[in-house]
Amino acid sequence: MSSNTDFLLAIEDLTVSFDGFKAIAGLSFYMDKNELRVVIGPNGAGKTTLLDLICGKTRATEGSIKFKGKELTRMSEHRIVWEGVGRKFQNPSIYEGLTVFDNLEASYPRGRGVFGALAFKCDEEVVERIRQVAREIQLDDKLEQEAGLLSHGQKQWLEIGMLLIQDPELLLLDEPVAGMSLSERLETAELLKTIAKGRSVVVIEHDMAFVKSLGGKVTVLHQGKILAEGSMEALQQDRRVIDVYLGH
Ligand SMILES: Nc1ncnc2c1ncn2[C@@H]1O[C@H](COP(=O)(O)OP(=O)(O)OP(=O)(O)O)[C@@H](O)[C@H]1O
Repeated sequence: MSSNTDFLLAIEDLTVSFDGFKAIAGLSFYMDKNELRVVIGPNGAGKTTLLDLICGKTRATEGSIKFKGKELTRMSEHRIVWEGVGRKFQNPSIYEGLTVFDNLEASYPRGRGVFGALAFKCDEEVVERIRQVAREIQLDDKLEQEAGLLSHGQKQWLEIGMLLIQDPELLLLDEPVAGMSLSERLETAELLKTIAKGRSVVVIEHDMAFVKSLGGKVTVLHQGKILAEGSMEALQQDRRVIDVYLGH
């Protein structure tokens, strides 16, 4: 058997109980480097809880989460970010009153210590990095615009950009296209495919057309466990997946 350090992320026998109710129930889940993975499943299946466990927002009752071979279950949320895990929640949390540039600048990783933070200057290197990320999220012509004036989709991209600027190796995205127009969804699918060329991405999603357009491996969660895994095309033929989710 290969060691689980071969995976970027190796989750084994993970369980979390809320007053005796197991939202995640003995789940094992593995991801490779530069993999784009979508997690689907019915309401209450445990998808958001899984992301909460990976980023340290919720603590596991049992089991292990190894990221690049390091155990995350006892690490602080801050440390997990520092190790290279970025998390985007459902609602964008950008600074509406600041410009796009200032939002990205505020997320640029500063010196690790107090002195690093004090000595921080918005120099050429930072500006170049901000421009690079802005191009990736297609907001390079909006750098001086107030973030509050962006469309809903653009706000979601800005928040993704605020994570990208920290250069995470694993990006966790909870329903990134909720509330987006069709054209914004198509653009987001392209954006996520590009992002996943240099890092791994986990996307929770309910929009099956969007999931299909991403094209990666899909994991189906049900009652805190993995029900099935594979391509969306294969899962659409899977009786168990149709019964608990796709057929509804
Ligand atoms: N902090 C908590 N305390 C108690 N129960 C919780 C807590 N967090 C989640 N749960 C329960 O765990 C179950 C899984 O919730 P979770 O939000 O992870 O599901 P989900 O698959 O993301 O669903 P949805 O698609 O509706 O977002 C639900 O029954 C939920 O009520």
